[in-house]
Amino acid sequence: MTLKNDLLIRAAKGEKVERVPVWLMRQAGRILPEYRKVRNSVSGFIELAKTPELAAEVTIQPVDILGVDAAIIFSDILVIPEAMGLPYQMIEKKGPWFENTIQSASDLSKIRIAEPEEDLDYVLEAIKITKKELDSRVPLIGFAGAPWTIFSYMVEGSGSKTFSKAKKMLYSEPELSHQLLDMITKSTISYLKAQIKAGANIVQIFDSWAGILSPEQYETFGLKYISDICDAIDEVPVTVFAKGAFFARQQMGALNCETIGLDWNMSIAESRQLIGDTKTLQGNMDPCVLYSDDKDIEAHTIKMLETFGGHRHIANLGHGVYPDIDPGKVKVFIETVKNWRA
Ligand SMILES: Cc1c2[nH]c(c1CCC(=O)O)Cc1[nH]c(c(CCC(=O)O)c1C)Cc1[nH]c(c(CCC(=O)O)c1C)Cc1[nH]c(c(C)c1CCC(=O)O)C2
Repeated sequence: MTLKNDLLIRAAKGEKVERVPVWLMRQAGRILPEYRKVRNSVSGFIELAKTPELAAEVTIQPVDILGVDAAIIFSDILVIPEAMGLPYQMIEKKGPWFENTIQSASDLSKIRIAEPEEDLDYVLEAIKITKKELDSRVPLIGFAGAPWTIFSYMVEGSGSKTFSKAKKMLYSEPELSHQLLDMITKSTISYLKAQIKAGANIVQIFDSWAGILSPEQYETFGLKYISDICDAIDEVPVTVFAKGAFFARQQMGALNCETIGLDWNMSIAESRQLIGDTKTLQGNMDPCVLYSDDKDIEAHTIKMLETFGGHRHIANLGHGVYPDIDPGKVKVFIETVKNWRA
């Protein structure tokens, strides 16, 4: 089935587009009252994510309500630790929590490489239903966490300001760390391939905690595994978003991927220079601009679009949209992008 709106895919591949495509990281499940309604009909996030019909419904809501140029499948990066043998809970107002974590070789021996067709069949089913209901209106984005970010949660057992337990393991037990990262990488590659087989048109790797590593650690424990994933995926375009990894932009330019996500700390011109002309750049407006009035949102959005220049650009925020942002403000951002021409 050919896509009716394939702007995102063409922009990712560096082909000519009539206008810049736009979507928002975390567009599903954060800001829409329509989402809250569905979410309140079940026990919580995990039940929602594991009910494919409902996951498909909330995946499509931003396409219908906000008018974005892509849907992103409603799930979480933490489904991989669960599929490997570490189940999680989402605690209201606190975030993810794991009862068991990885601290030693003995812990590592108790987990396995995920088998997506078995362990993550609910995500694959949600993708299939979403594709059917989207009816090729826009592309569907599949995703996974980057190995380092997943490792952080598996070692730490919850969110953290510093992720110092996870970093400690990199310094004190490099070999064990590599073994775990390798298992996560293998799980992630088969998971992304399964998402593509089920219908994902493009995939994004989220390295949310990239920015807390030193450049040397990031090269050894972060980028290496992202690079392995990029090399393994050749079916669809790949986007790498490494939050805070300003120090690694030049190396990211050499990854076997189509698009690099920028956060709002990264200067657009400098990023283009460091990454080179062979990648599409995605981003990167500060999510907090969306707390401003409409006129200022428009001005900031246009300035961002002009700086990227309208070619090899996918408009987005520099990180996920915050939960208390008014959907009306998000619409101003989206409409401004859609009305702008280079
Ligand atoms: C680090 C990370 C996580 N999850 C994710 C990341 C990477 C992106 C980033 O850096 O923000 C990615 C993610 N999580 C979720 C999606 C679905 C699609 C989308 O909305 O874009 C995506 C793409 C759903 C979710 N993931 C989560 C919810 C809220 C759960 C609930 O309803 O209680 C949703 C809809 C929970 C979650 N999941 C995670 C945390 C820290 C939390 C708690 C804080 C929060 O709400 O974001 C881990």
